[in-house]
Amino acid sequence: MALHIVAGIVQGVFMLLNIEKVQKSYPGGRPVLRDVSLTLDHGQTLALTGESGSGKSTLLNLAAALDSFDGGEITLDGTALSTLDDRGRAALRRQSVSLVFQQFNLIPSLTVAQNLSFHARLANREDTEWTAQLAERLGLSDLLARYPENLSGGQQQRVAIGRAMAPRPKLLLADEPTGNLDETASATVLDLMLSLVAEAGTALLLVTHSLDIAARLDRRAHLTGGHIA
Ligand SMILES: Nc1ncnc2c1ncn2[C@@H]1O[C@H](COP(=O)(O)OP(=O)(O)OP(=O)(O)O)[C@@H](O)[C@H]1O
Repeated sequence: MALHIVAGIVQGVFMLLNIEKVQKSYPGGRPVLRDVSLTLDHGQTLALTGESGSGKSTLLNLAAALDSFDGGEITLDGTALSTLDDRGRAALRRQSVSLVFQQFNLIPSLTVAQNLSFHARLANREDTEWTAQLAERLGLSDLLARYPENLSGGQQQRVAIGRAMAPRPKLLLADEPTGNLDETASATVLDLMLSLVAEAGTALLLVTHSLDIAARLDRRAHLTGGHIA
């Protein structure tokens, strides 16, 4: 018992993300997550696979402190999410987490340059040198004055990755980030994302249907029947 508690504390404190026996149902629905446990260490990359509807996006949203869960606990960067109210969750997100989605979700009224620095500014963590490096690395230097509607899908996703990495988050959560891209753009985006998280020491939890993509990450977890297989 004592050993179990010590192990739990050690995991809770030192693991960046500790998901323990989490349960989640939506109103009127069957349980989506029945008993999900998963840990992610600082700087580690983990691919989350599973059938359509198995709850991958649900789990990602919980890890991002975007939604509440019914049982179990999620500890992110040393903070138990069940103890936070909406404001606390928003503050923790700003401080530690960035998200990248399949639908790039850029702000249409802002230029590429403004989109790139938007989250870092909100988090009060703007580092103009790092943002310029990101633009360069992501091949966006010549596109900074453009608006998202004038970019290809691959370019938009590169902006979204730059925006996500600009605050140097501890955790990057990516939900099918290459799902809307052709093979070439997809390979470029994945390569860039993996090299940037490695450089920044950011941990990555990436939802994907692709076993090839999953094979590129440090670890793999498969969600099925409300559990991690
Ligand atoms: N906001 C919601 N309200 C009610 N049910 C929801 C909601 N979001 C998701 N669900 C349901 O929860 C289940 C899991 O959905 P989720 O999007 O997490 O799965 P997924 O594994 O990410 O699927 P996909 O691979 O198709 O994106 C599905 O049955 C879905 O219909």
